[in-house]
Amino acid sequence: MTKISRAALFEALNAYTVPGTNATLTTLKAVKGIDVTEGKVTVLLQLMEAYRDRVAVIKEALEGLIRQQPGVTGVDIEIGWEKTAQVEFKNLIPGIKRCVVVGSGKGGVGKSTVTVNLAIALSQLGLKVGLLDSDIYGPSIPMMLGLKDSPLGTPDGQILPIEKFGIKIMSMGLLIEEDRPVIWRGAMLNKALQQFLKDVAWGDLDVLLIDLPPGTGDVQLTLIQNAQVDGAVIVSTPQDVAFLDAKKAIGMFGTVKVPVLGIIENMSSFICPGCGQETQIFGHGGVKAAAVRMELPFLGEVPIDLAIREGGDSGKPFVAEHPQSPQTKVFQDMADTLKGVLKL
Ligand SMILES: Nc1ncnc2c1ncn2[C@@H]1O[C@H](COP(=O)(O)OP(=O)(O)OP(=O)(O)O)[C@@H](O)[C@H]1O
Repeated sequence: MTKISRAALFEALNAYTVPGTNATLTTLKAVKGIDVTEGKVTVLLQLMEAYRDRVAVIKEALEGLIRQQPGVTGVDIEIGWEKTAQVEFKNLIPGIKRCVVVGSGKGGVGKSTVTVNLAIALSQLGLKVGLLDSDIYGPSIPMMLGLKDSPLGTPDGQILPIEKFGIKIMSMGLLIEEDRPVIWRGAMLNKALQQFLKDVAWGDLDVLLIDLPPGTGDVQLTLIQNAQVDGAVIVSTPQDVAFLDAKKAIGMFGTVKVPVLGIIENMSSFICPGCGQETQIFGHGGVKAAAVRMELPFLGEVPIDLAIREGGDSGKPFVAEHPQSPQTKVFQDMADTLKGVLKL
């Protein structure tokens, strides 16, 4: 008798994407157990109530996947239903018309660089823009915007965001000492973040961009659950590994029902400032192709540019310093698209 491989079954099931979402069974941690008794495979799944409407399709697809494994003679799929209401959503930052989170699956892809320049491009369209840096472990926004002073408080105990380059900015980096690593964990971290969201006096804003820490962990989920997020923008480099991580972020947003408003390819290609020749250092176009495959909107490609890096390092963001350059046009076009999508 052929021995059925449980590992192969796990792999096949986990890769399955729930119809109508970008979430695989891995992202949902849905496969709770697999039992193989002779040729009969029993799978125990835990799915959210919200997916009950497509149970027949899911069962049929999974049964098909299982039957592809050699030696399978029978299949039984048992599903436990999880109430989505377990996740409580609150809005701790009222008074803001639209809230957009900017995420990436992986660090160092230029998420903060893109967020800063996009925020300034949005303000150049006449919008009132706020930028919240929620990366408590490595806040880089204060450096990118040349912010040095601690923010001021209001008489009723709130913190005033700092205004520069036409936008309002707040970062954990402005509140914690530079050489003191943050060591909050679990419940303490959750509380600190919620307090942070509540404490900033943003005033009236058309749009708040939240620069999320890289990855798909607790901080990201806490933020999403405590602000009324209208959508997410995802930044990735063209490398395959970076995009695989971006897919995890897309899955996470799918699970918490935050629509992906657009994907941005950063460090897309390098245009030599001397000869004008274009070089594809990390490849090019892969993110757009993947976005098309996943039926997600693609926002644009930002080239690798020495001046963009220098702008970040010197606290003078590129879009503010070079309003007429072609690279700025890339950010302005993305801002224009976002403005339309957000109906602002
Ligand atoms: N398009 C670009 N051209 C040139 N340099 C870039 C570009 N985008 C980002 N960089 C540089 O890459 C480095 C990483 O960028 P950044 O800090 O924005 O990434 P990140 O994804 O926010 O990282 P982390 O998530 O770890 O905070 C910085 O030195 C930045 O100046």
